[in-house]
Amino acid sequence: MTTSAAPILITGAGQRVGLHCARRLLEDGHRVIFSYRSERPGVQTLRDLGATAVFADFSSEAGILAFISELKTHTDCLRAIVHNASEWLAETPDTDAAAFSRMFSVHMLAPYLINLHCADLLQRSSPADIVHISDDVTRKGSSKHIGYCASKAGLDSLTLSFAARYAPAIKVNGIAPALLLFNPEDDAAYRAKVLAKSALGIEPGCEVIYQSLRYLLDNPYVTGTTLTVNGGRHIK
Ligand SMILES: NC(=O)C1=CN([C@@H]2O[C@H](COP(=O)(O)OP(=O)(O)OC[C@H]3O[C@@H](n4cnc5c(N)ncnc54)[C@H](OP(=O)(O)O)[C@@H]3O)[C@@H](O)[C@H]2O)C=CC1
Ligand SMILES: Nc1nc2c(c(=O)[nH]1)N=C([C@H](O)[C@@H](O)CO)CN2
Repeated sequence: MTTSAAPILITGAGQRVGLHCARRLLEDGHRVIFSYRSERPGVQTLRDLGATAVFADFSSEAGILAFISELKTHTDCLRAIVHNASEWLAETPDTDAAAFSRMFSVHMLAPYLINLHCADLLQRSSPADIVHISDDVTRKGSSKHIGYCASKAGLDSLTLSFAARYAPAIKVNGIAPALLLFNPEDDAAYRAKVLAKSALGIEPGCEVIYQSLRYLLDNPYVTGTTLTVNGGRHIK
């Protein structure tokens, strides 16, 4: 198995979808650089598989710019950037601006600044891709995750704008999942309620995102597109 030269950057890969996609990219022969915020077992797993771990806290501009500087000490080129890092915060009775600011920062400011400051690394690779992991919920809004949904909708807008700005050298696309993976604290009633929202009614797991990412990386004629991966939630 040959390892392709320019690495792929994936953010928030210490667990769940990001960890799965990072492992699959390594299996497919890519070099991987990934960001993590907390030291989790998955971070060490990826290090042991040869990936490069770079700490990142995307909750502030300073943290984002510090990550970019550290990233550039590890590579001067990138095959792709996958913006996966995310916080899913619901409104609570004492919700203030802090939660909204954190989700704006991780879902919009980090992709915005990383895309602007790392375009030169992508331009040294051909093909080159940016992939934003969004959420199907932006289709209609969310009464319980208002700030989350708004920040993901802003990410969808970044997909369109950066696709226009960077064509033809860099393709820019999104993936908009609905339920992929429950969280451990999700009880049976919640799980049943969420599964009933889609036509296919399954918890698909992480591989459906890697399949979508693979399609975008391999297809030379797709840009400015967001792939819906939602089990048919929109036709239910
Ligand atoms: N899981 C699902 O069912 C769905 C997921 N999605 C989207 O798919 C993607 C992957 O989902 P999932 O794997 O569940 O994501 P997670 O909730 O597991 O978050 C991924 C990682 O993001 C990191 N992260 C969060 N905030 C910050 C920050 N401020 N700075 C740096 N890193 C941060 C976390 O790091 P740390 O571990 O260190 O805290 C975490 O490991 C996300 O973009 C999500 O919004 C969309 C729809 C459904
Ligand atoms: N960063 C995250 N975003 C989202 C998560 C998650 O666990 N982390 N989970 C969901 C839900 O699965 C939702 O799609 C179910 O209705 C959404 N976003």
